Amino acid sequence: MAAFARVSGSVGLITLQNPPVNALSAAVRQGIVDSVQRALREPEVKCVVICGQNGIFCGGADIREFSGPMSGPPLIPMIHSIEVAAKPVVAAIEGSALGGGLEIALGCHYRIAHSKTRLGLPEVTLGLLPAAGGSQRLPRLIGVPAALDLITTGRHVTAAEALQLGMVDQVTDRNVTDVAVKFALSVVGKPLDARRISMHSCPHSPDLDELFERTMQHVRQRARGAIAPVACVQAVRAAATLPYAQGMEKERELMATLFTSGQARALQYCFFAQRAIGRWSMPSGARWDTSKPRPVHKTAVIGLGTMGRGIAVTLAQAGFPVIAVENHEKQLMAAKQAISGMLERGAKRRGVTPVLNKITYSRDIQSVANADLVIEAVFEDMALKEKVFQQLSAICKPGALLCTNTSGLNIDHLASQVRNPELVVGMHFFAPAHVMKLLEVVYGPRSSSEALATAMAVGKKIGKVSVAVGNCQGFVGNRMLEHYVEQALFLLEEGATPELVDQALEEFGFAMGVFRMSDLSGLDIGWRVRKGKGLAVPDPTTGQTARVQQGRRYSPVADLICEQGRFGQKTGQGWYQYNTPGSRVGKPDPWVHNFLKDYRARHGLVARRIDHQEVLERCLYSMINEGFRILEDGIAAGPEDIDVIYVFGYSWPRHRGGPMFYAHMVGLPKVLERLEHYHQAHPDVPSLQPCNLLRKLVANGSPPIQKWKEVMKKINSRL
Ligand SMILES: CCC/C=C/C(=O)SCCNC(=O)CCNC(=O)[C@H](O)C(C)(C)COP(=O)([O-])OP(=O)([O-])OC[C@H]1O[C@@H](n2cnc3c(N)ncnc32)[C@H](O)[C@@H]1OP(=O)([O-])[O-]
Repeated sequence: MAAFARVSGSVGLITLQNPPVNALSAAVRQGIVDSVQRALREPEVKCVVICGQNGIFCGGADIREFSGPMSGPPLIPMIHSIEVAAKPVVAAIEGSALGGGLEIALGCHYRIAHSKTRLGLPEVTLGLLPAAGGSQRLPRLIGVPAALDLITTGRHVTAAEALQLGMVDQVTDRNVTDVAVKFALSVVGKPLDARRISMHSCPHSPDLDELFERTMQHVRQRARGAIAPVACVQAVRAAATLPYAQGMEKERELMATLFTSGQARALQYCFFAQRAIGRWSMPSGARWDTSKPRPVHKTAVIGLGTMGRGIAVTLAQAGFPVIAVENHEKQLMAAKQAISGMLERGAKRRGVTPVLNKITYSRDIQSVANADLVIEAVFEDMALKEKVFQQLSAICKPGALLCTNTSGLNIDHLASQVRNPELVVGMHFFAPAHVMKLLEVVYGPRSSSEALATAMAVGKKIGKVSVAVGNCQGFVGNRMLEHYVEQALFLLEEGATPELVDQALEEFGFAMGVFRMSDLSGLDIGWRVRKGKGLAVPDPTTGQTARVQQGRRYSPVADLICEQGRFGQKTGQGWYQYNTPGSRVGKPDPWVHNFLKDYRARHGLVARRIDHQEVLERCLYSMINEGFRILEDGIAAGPEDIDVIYVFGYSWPRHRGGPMFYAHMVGLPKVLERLEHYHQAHPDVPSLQPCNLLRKLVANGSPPIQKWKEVMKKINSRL
């Protein structure tokens, strides 16, 4: 709702009240309409101030209302009634003014912001555009180039930047409502037409056509099939070229298309999923709201390879003192230099002082004795990690949290090496650790809820999107990825080329297809893992690598490529060829095509035509099937956890919501039917066999994704 009060004799104060972010629900909109009418009706009221309660102006339209039928007064006429009011209306902005919240402020005649406020039109991140006049008013106020930037990226700006851009009239460190009330009184009686943004025309910018073309090209490239950024450019173009009323009509048309699109549903699902993962629970029943994190003051990182360096930088940038340990002098010196460079570059980008003194370097593992949290990031080798954990157990102070950055080794086994296994958890960062947002926090059967709560709290403090997951081979992300990669290799055996597979995946929205991606990260990494698992082994009798391993179909194609020393970009050859080692632009490689031809001939395989649909179905559905198994096993608490992991750690296109949301959009019966079809064709590939939970969900009428947990609970309670 919105409260109305008369203050300082003649100021009508309208306060938006809808905790926690004063979102514009139907009740709030009704409250604003009623309050504005009252303010205009009462002769004692000479001017109006609009503010929000609890230190936040407004977080925008109530996103929860988008999934149902709309009721209550619409935003556009409401904002119009503010703009045409004959009494001056001032927005007193603090906390956040986002989306519809900023659009209300743009309808006001003046805007005063607290210095700590953030403002923006983030609708594009929800698959929408600022369709309450924002796409038409903002360019008129701050010019087309700046408005295009803000509207197509959804980026939030600080109050200082907003002032510089001309979005607000004043910034204050004092109580913003008090300042706005005084200001409103000072402008009573002044003409208002010049303050009504819709009456302006867009400030003239040179080369507008070229700017729109360039921006359109840029957003198409960046958005990879997302439609909202494209619509945002079109809406701003309408503001620049059409009178306000026609621009509003264009804004309405574009919004109508976006509003009902699957992409908007996917992006809004992501918004809530990202928040839902913070409410974690463990199979023991321990939960986020009943488990207390331990205090963490000092941290330590063991092993300063690529991952360790990135982790140390992340911790230091978040304000933690870090003891960085590497036992080889040369490596330590190299790491120190690299870390300092990363901190300096990061600080320059953010306009702050680099926190070089937060990190203490040491060759001696004993120096971590006082740390409250230690993250082990040594080479991915169980024997080595066992030794580190045994040492840590003897050295660290009681109660210290011992974490491993393993990307798939057994956390429980590592926990068995220490005195207090309940204090061991996985903190699986993604490379580069100081850039990638995702953190899988892995609890083992013996991890305490306090340990998990502590790792989740640290994850939040260092700015990571942290997802709590159970312990299993590959955890959630890599466990699913294995099936995706496996299908891609099988498709090569059956007739596809790396570029065909990649093209299908890139058209779907991935920034890089599976082969381009493995060329970038290095083929040797997976090869080493497969050798460790006993998969990549040549047959001693024929010298050939077998196509069946451990009782199921196995493709040795990637191993054979590695045997040629083709490790991807770093060697100048992998699935593609590169002009020079280290070059990033790969071309299709006739050597690979011939190799695949020979390989098929050697194994009696007949190439067939494979289309994009089959690539997507085989690669994505097998991975989704594994996602259902993960849910069945209780490794992830819900589909949101899996989807957030894929969006933030594996470049899954956000406008497709994540793999589990995608399955829900495609329809579970269809996913089941296609998996059955492919499993029949490839009975030696267990990952194509539809899992129980998927069958159960379909048998239960394929409930919407928000209700899957109910079916999961039923299955688990019967176990
Ligand atoms: C014609 C249409 C034109 C207009 C379109 C729009 O305006 S589109 C909208 C454009 N606006 C945006 O895109 C802004 C979206 N919001 C944000 O960016 C941030 O919430 C924040 C910066 C406002 C506050 O950050 P913070 O870290 O302090 O807090 P937090 O993020 O943890 O959220 C706390 C709780 O509030 C909930 N909730 C939040 N916003 C909304 C909402 N609009 N609605 C409903 N709920 C919302 C959130 O789910 C969470 O609930 P939970 O999990 O506790 O049940």
